[in-house]
Amino acid sequence: MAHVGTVGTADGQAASVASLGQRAEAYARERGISRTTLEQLGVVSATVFFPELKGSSEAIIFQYFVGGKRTFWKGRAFPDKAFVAQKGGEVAFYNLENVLADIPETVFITEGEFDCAALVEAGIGLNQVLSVPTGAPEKPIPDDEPISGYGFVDDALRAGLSRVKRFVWCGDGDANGLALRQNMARIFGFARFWFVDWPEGIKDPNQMLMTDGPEDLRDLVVNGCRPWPVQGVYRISEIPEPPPLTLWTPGFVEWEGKVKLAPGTMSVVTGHPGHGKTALWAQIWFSIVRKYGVGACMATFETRPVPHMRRTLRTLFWGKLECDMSPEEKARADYWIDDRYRWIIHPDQKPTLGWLLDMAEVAVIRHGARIVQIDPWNRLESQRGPNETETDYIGRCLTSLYVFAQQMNVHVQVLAHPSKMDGPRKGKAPELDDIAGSKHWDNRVDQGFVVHRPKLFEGGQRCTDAELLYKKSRFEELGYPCKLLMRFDTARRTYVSVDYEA
Ligand SMILES: Nc1ncnc2c1ncn2[C@@H]1O[C@H](COP(=O)(O)OP(=O)(O)OP(=O)(O)O)[C@@H](O)[C@H]1O
Repeated sequence: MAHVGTVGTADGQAASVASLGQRAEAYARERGISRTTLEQLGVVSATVFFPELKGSSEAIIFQYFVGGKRTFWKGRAFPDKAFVAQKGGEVAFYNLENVLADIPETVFITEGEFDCAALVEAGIGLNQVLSVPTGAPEKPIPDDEPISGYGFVDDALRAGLSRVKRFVWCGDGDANGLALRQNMARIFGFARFWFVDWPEGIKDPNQMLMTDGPEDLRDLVVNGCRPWPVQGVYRISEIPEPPPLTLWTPGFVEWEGKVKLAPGTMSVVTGHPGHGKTALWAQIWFSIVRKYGVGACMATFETRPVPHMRRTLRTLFWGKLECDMSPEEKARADYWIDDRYRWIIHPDQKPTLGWLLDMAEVAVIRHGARIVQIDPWNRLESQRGPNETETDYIGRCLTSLYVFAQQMNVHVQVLAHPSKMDGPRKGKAPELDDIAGSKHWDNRVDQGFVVHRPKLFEGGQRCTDAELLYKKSRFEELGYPCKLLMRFDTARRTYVSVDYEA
């Protein structure tokens, strides 16, 4: 590599270039940088004309090489501070040739040649340091504008720098330096971009070398550098601890801990028509509303709130049939129901999911609802896009419902019909993936239930045996899949557990 020659000054005058003179060496030493480091980097000294100083001065000359030939140089006057650069030279990263010759895993990039030298002085490999050749901008390029003005970076990436796995930005800590860092992070790509935050009062590697010494500088850039933050990818330690799930027990002591429900989650219930989905879940939610003092928001499109749901709730409230209640008892039950329940009714009976979620939000925020039930799913008007399959549409709806459940911290429950089951499966309990329209019913929900009556009649008599099949539980806090045997007590119009009588 040719380290000696002549340099032309910015105004075109030639200056003689020696190897590193003693005064230049002494000046660099004051900055903590040894002759060895400077020689490794091909730094020389010369007397150069500095327009800024209106005269010649001794200078440290940083030479830029390509293929062993100097293509550009920059001079730093000393003892007075001034800079000059070769006119018309090829602008590239400083020390690029040494880096490209080796393509190390990690490259440290500084905002000045002296900072590059400081890193080499601190023990970073000569093949691992680069400096940008140009000054820093005042502001970063806005995120929505394309990056321009950094052709030298693109050239270097194309020449092989793109094979480096990690770039550690060691630029200045001032406002311009941070703007340059922002631009560089975008050019190099966030995934490979790391950075160093300088300690209080330090702005660049050379200053840190002088104040803290080479070991501390090396330790900071090698061990203290941090990955450029990328929103969306976290370490487990960076994720805030969520509060534990609030758990509700569904009101059947015989179920012990097998089934729990929670706000912030979503469930689906299916079962053949008339098998008791609405009735059983009305009882379960009633029990939770009463025990935990929470509100419920019901969109029961096929079961009229008045008189049917009111009758069910009055019955559950008093544990006896409506016909046996006094007007005062009915009024007391209604007062309680009015306090805890809100009913979603569309003026034209054409509810869409978007409309329903708007109403549910009001019920949650104004009235303290923690349970939102949609019964049944197929009564919502479809808002399927022209090129959207039914499966995709349902997947999209379930995502909105899930986000709603989480953001509002409510339990969202959807009651959905299975598609028709003919042949040998006729009359058998459906599975979650039998729910009409989409496989997402099974995989997008936290809990999946089937309400099933094995026989509706026997010997001309109504059979009241029913099963709650707990098919899916995403979290163990919510219990585990199991079969719960029930009987509908027609005298009291309530379900009782028959796993064992408590
Ligand atoms: N195990 C049972 N034994 C006898 N009758 C029952 C049983 N479960 C529910 N019923 C009664 O059957 C009727 C229908 O029940 P429900 O509306 O809850 O069924 P569903 O599964 O929600 O039906 P759909 O899908 O048609 O809405 C109600 O009158 C209810 O009281």
